[in-house]
Amino acid sequence: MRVLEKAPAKINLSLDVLHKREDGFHEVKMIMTTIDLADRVELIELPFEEIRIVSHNRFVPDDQRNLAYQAAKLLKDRYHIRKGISISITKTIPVAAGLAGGSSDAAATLRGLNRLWNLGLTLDELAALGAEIGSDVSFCVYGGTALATGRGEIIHHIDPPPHCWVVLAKPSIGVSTADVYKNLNVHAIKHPNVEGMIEAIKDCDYDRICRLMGNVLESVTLHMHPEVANIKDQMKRFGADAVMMSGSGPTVFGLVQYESRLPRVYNGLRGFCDQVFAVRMLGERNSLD
Ligand SMILES: C[C@](O)(CO)[C@H](O)COP(=O)(O)OP(=O)(O)OC[C@H]1O[C@@H](n2ccc(N)nc2=O)[C@H](O)[C@@H]1O
Ligand SMILES: Nc1ncnc2c1ncn2[C@@H]1O[C@H](COP(=O)(O)OP(=O)(O)OP(=O)(O)O)[C@@H](O)[C@H]1O
Repeated sequence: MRVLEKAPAKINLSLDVLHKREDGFHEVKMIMTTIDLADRVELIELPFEEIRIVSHNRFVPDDQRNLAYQAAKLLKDRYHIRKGISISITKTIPVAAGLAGGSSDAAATLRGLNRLWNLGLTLDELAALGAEIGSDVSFCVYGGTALATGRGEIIHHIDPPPHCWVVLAKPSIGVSTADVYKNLNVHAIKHPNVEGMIEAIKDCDYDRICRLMGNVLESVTLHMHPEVANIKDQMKRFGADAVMMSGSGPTVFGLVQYESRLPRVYNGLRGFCDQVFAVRMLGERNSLD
């Protein structure tokens, strides 16, 4: 038996940090949405008890460090599954990019194994398991658009934003999420208007969404990697309506409302970055079938 799952990337339209918690994590308030840039996760039963990761990307670990491996291990242990599984990951999402690639692979593995092993778990149950793997995994289990609170694992679904294009540019550096949070000065944060963003999305007000975008981690990563600021400037210059870094970076995304404006932004960025994508937002949430 084999099962295929799509594992889409996320962007953060708004990312606020409220304070640092006793457990070392940061209390966040952020709007996340999935985009049509996805890895492919293929799950194939093995005749012996082993979790095997197959990936041809040299930046992706093929052992217990892989978040998809951790997802399979968690389900196997929790539900006493005595079966082996091969997890084949075809990466399209850049690695260590602020796009939750690894988290989405883990979420896809949870959804796929739920089907393959007939576990009968709901998306809510899978999202709760996902939170044990990483803060972004719960959102990735559902996909769609959501307000995420807590350390990112408490998900409140909201309406999808109006259709638009997203241009992504990833400079050839990887960023450690832990380092970015560590270097954030929580006492000097200029908080974005997350509630306003929820209202703007609800009203399908594209211009207001563009105006209200904000990410408090941006200044930290920009300070560590000034080339990210340069990519932001170029993306604005080539005509994106609004430009921001996603998550802890270093990927920069720009929103473009009209398809006719897309080639200029996309082609302009290709001169600066190896990895440039033009995709649509994915409004729909995942279902279990
Ligand atoms: C930047 C975002 O991607 C925005 O969506 C997330 O907040 C990060 O989510 P993630 O990569 O799944 O993060 P995790 O794997 O849970 O944590 C990685 C590290 O980031 C830091 N971390 C993460 C989430 C959070 N709310 N506070 C934190 O301080 C912690 O040092 C943690 O050890
Ligand atoms: N399935 C996976 N795909 C990519 N990287 C993975 C995977 N599993 C574990 N990793 C490890 O996780 C690190 C971060 O990769 P990932 O692509 O998930 O980062 P990210 O997009 O910045 O995540 P986030 O936005 O959730 O902070 C990589 O350097 C890699 O070593």
